[in-house]
Amino acid sequence: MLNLSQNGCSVWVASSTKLALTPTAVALGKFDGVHLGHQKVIQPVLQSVGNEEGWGDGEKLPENSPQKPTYSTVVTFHPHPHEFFTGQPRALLTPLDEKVQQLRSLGVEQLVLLPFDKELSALSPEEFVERILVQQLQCQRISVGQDFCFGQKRTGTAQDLQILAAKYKIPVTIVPIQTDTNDLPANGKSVNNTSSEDHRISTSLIRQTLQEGDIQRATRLLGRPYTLTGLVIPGQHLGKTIGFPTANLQLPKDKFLPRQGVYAVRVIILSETSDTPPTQNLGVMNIGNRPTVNGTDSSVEVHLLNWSADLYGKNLVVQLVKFLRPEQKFPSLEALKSQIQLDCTVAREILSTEC
Ligand SMILES: Cc1cc2nc3c(=O)[nH]c(=O)nc-3n(C[C@H](O)[C@H](O)[C@H](O)COP(=O)(O)O)c2cc1C
Ligand SMILES: Nc1ncnc2c1ncn2[C@@H]1O[C@H](COP(=O)(O)OP(=O)(O)O)[C@@H](O)[C@H]1O
Repeated sequence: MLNLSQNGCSVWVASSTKLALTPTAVALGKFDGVHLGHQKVIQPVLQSVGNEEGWGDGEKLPENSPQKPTYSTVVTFHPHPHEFFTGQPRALLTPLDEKVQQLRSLGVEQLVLLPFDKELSALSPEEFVERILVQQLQCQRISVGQDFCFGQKRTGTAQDLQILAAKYKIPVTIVPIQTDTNDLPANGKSVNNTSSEDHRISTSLIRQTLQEGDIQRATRLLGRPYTLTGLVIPGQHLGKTIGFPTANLQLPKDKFLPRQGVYAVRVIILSETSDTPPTQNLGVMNIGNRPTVNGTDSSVEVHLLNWSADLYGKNLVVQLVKFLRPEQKFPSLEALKSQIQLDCTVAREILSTEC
């Protein structure tokens, strides 16, 4: 169990239901990405915090209500069920630390990690509700997305959850599927013969969008920029020799990487102490194998446009703004240098207009 705290706010992270703070108002799901759809699912459990903000749709709890204040809680599976079934680790849009940061910024008080194992995957929908939600988490309210499935072989639906929870007088909010409305014409039906189902905001759509380098769309679906957060580690020290020093980022092993190539980015240099604010900068980033210098492994490196000091050992948050071009093998370092110069000019222009 860990308690991640910054600026006085914290998220209680419980690695099992036994360590959870109770009673709870629970949003259930995998929530990889904490995208706009996820945020809608989490919203109803935030409203129940302390009972002051209203209960559900603006409704207030009666003053003499016997219900105690609940902890706004996200309950998720960790590791990801995909890993349990395939034995393969899955790259995530929001690895655990990043997920905690995102939940914290939404106002979630607690994250409960359910270890997805044989025992949990064998629970029937009835057992899941009774043991996990009622007995262990003392759940007072539940919110799920319309396509939520649970219990053995994912046999329980959101409607089943509503029926099962009603036996314990627990209200369940079923949040409708959110779509990327920017994509849809006024009738909301189809674009190029695609149905609104294809525009459903989902983790897999965001992964696909990032793989295609469509960063503006990913930003829209997430409700914020896609970010890469990591520690600056030494590289081969070639950057300085060509006039473009690059901070090499060490990312969490399970972080999902977007399309290889060059990006215009915004960079936040995190401060080591809480009393100094983080520094903002603009930059160009390359994700790739650096074929021009016969690089072998994949690296993520960022050149800051207005910076000349040391960055080793610092933590950077890189916000992706726009994909500029694929990585190329240049005939010489001179040619690479000219191209990076051009990348910086293009990025400056983009970053001065994009908010
Ligand atoms: C904006 C930008 C664009 C880049 N584009 C390419 C590229 O197209 N091809 C390539 O081989 N390397 C590219 N690189 C990577 C450089 O080869 C790398 O920064 C250089 O080798 C220095 O790396 P080092 O300081 O980690 O040793 C790019 C780097 C940056 C910052
Ligand atoms: N504008 C800048 N952008 C990125 N890093 C910079 C910048 N100015 C100075 N640095 C420093 O230079 C280092 C990168 O220099 P470089 O020669 O590319 O070495 P390395 O191969 O270790 O990344 C960064 O880690 C940082 O400490």
